[in-house]
Amino acid sequence: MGNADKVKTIAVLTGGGDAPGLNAVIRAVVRTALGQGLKVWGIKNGFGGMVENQLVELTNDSVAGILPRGGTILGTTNRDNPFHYPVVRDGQVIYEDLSGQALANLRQAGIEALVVIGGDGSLKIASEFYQLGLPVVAVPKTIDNDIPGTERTFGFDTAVGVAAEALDRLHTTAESHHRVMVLEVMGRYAGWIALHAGMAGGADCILLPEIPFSIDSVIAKIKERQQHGRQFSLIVIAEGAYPQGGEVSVSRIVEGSHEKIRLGGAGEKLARAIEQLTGVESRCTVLGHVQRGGTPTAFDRILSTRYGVAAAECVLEGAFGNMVALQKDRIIRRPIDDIAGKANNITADNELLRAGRSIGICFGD
Ligand SMILES: Nc1ncnc2c1ncn2[C@@H]1O[C@H](COP(=O)(O)OP(=O)(O)O)[C@@H](O)[C@H]1O
Ligand SMILES: O=P(O)(O)OC[C@H]1O[C@](O)(COP(=O)(O)O)[C@@H](O)[C@@H]1O
Ligand SMILES: [Mg+2]
Repeated sequence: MGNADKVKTIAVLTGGGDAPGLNAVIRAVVRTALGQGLKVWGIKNGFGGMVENQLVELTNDSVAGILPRGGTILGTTNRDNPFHYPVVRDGQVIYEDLSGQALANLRQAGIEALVVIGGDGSLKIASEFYQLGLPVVAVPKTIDNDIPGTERTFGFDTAVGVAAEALDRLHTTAESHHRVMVLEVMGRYAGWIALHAGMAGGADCILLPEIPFSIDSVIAKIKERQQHGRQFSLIVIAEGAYPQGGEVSVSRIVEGSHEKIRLGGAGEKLARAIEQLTGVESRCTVLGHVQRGGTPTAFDRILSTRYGVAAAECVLEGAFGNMVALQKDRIIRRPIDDIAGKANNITADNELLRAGRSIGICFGD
């Protein structure tokens, strides 16, 4: 496929963990497509809804008022994969390839192209469907900002704002009690939220998954501050950060999820170690899903809208197999497969990291 004239009906779905701005993307896709005379379906609950045929027609009314709303009106899941889908056979759960059924559902509704708003996992599935002949356009989604090929994902700015505000609040109570306050933020493999929030919130130490930390280095920073009359310290730690020679902290295993491990606990462990080794009272705050909920910032609403419009334009021009991306403040298109298996991590030459070092922030190394 790829003939723009033929596409009259499209569908859109959101997959993976939610991020503020998903609704703004949906709204922009729907408005642009309807404006060009297309019919738009929403697939509910990610790729699971494609298998289960959960379709809902999207009109201008369906997307009215959703620009500032967090979450996704379509629902999402970070489990379902049509190529490896759980079914019960003889009382046993087994996994089958139901991609054919998912494609048949779209065909039956007259859906000729699909816009997938999702993260690395959803984009992998999108790419597999594209290879099976389904015209697909992708919009990158991750709160962690670690999808390669794009400089920014929507929702990240919102998460950083929430974490920076938390640091401001922790600052006053840390100072009053002469404590060390540890803030644990999201970031499984990449510490973008920790780095940006830490810089914005004036953290003394920022610990990232990319730089295994030495507890001695963190303690040296706390002591250095004490010598300068600062009896409190603020530390931001990404959930995926771990000590040199140690391991990430696992909080739970989610069966049926491709990436079963959920992280959590790194901040609490660090706070305990600091208290033991310095005698300074320490507390840990875990921000968790607060970072992912609620209304997107103006920046994220705008970025989401640009992505949504660009994705619909890809459909209208028959430019399938692409992901829309931000580069040098322009929305570009790049083949979905270009990003497969690649990562977007903070490197040693990252400008913000270097700026942090220049102003004396400890990165645990
Ligand atoms: N590396 C992978 N290869 C194949 N499928 C994956 C991979 N990672 C995730 N998936 C599938 O994609 C779905 C969505 O992935 P997930 O990581 O939860 O969300 P996201 O789209 O935000 O990355 C998961 O339910 C899982 O079935
Ligand atoms: O919502 P869950 O299943 O607890 O997963 C939490 C994980 O999802 C994330 O919030 C989001 O990851 P993505 O946006 O990249 O999918 C991670 O930062 C976190 O580790
Ligand atoms: Mg993922």
